[in-house]
Amino acid sequence: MNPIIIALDFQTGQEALAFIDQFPTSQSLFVKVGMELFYREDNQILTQLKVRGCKIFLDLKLHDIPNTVFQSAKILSQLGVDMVTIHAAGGSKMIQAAHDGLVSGAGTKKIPKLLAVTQLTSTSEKVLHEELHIGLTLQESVLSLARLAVSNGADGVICAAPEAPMIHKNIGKDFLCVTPGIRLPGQSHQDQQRVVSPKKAHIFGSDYIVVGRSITQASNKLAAFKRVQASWNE
Ligand SMILES: O=C(O)c1cc(=O)[nH]c(=O)n1[C@@H]1O[C@H](COP(=O)(O)O)[C@@H](O)[C@H]1O
Repeated sequence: MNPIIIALDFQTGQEALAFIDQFPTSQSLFVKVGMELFYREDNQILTQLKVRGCKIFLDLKLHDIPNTVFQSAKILSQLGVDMVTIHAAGGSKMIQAAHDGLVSGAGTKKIPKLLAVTQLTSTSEKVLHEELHIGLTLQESVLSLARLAVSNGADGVICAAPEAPMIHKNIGKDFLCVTPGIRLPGQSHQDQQRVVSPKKAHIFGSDYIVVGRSITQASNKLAAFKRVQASWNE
C-alpha cells in the first residue's frame, strides 16, 4: 500500500497536472484535492486525475448544519473519490448526516471513506486553551473528537501522528489515522504546529501521511517525493 498522500495545494489545475505528469506513469499516486484547487477547477480536475490513475482524497472539510452536510455529502459520494473530510467538531448529528449522505448518494458506487478532522495540525495547546477556550489537553480533545467520529459512522480521523497510538489503542487498529503536519528533518514547520517526519509518523502507526509543501514546493519534486518515501521506509 502507498501511504503517502500528496496534497495538491496548487492554484491552478494546469500546475497540478504538470506536477503529476513529472511522475512515471507506473507510479500509482494518491493525491489530495483541497479547497484551493477544487474551488478553482471544480469536478473536472477530479476527472483529469482519475484519467492519470490517481487515487483521490477530496478534502473540503464540511462543517455545517446536518441537513446541509447530508445533501452535500450525497453529492460528494457521486464524484468517484476515495476519501472525504468533515470537521468532527460539527457534532454527532452532523457526522451522522455526513455518513448517511455518503451512503445515500453512492448508489452502486464505492462509498468514500469518511474522515473527521479532530484538531488541525496547525493548532497548538496554547491556541486550544486561550483562543478556542477548550479546557482539555490537545490529546484529550483529539481522543474525544475521535470517539465522537467513530460513534457516528466515520471511518477515521485526521490528527497529528503522535496522537495515532492513543487513537488506535482506544478505538481500534482499523480506524484510520491520516496525519498531515509532516516535514523532513530540518525543514521549516511554516504554519504547522504538531509536526513529525515521515519516519516518526510510520513508527507512531499513521495509516497515511499527507504531505504538501515538502514535495510540491521542492525544486526537484520527484526527488522530494522519493526522500519522503525513503524516510517512511527507514
Ligand atoms: O485535512 C487535512 O488534510 C489537514 C488537516 C490538518 O489538521 N492539517 C493539515 O495540514 N491538513 C492539510 O494537509 C496539507 C498539509 O500541507 P503541508 O503543510 O504543505 O504539508 C494541507 O493541504 C492541509 O490542508
